Amino acid sequence: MILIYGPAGSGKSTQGRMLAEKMGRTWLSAGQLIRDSHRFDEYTSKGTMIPENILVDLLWENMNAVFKDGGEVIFDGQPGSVEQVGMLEEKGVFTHTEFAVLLKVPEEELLIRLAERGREDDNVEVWKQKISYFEQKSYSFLTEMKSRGVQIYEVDGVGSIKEVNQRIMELVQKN
Ligand SMILES: Nc1ncnc2c1ncn2[C@@H]1O[C@H](COP(=O)(O)OP(=O)(O)O)[C@@H](O)[C@H]1O
Repeated sequence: MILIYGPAGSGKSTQGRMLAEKMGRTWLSAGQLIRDSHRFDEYTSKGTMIPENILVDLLWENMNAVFKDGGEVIFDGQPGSVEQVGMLEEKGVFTHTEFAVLLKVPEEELLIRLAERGREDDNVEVWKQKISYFEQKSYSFLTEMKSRGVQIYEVDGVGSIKEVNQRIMELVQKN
């Protein structure tokens, strides 16, 4: 499994979907799973964080269903707490992980992209909260992952969708 992380608007879903298609894998997006399950609507509408143990269960359920079928996964999501890394490891997520990608995009560019996307649950206050949460949490989350043996590559997320995809494909070929 390849994990793709980045703040809201960094292109995780765009890149995840494209990579899955190119590699013949199943694309799983934490954001999409959360929205589809409706279990977390109360949290997402306010932009507050959802209970991570329930989230990790939901993620693992969906990943494991693919693995049991002999499939492979491209996953995209946002970093959570340091404790979430322990929860993911306990489920066995990292034994299935090849490497992780962190998409780097400056805040000004994120806000432009999100304004253009205009998804139903998008609003400026929620985005700003998400971006600031990301800045606070991503470093410790990813450092904790690294300490548990997950290789993390920073990828420049600015440029055309195709250019960013090529940067990720180079990592796939190297690994
Ligand atoms: N490289 C890119 N350049 C410009 N816009 C992009 C790029 N990648 C994605 N987008 C657009 O930015 C918005 C957010 O992308 P999305 O994949 O939904 O991000 P995330 O899943 O990280 O929230 C979408 O409207 C998408 O079409």
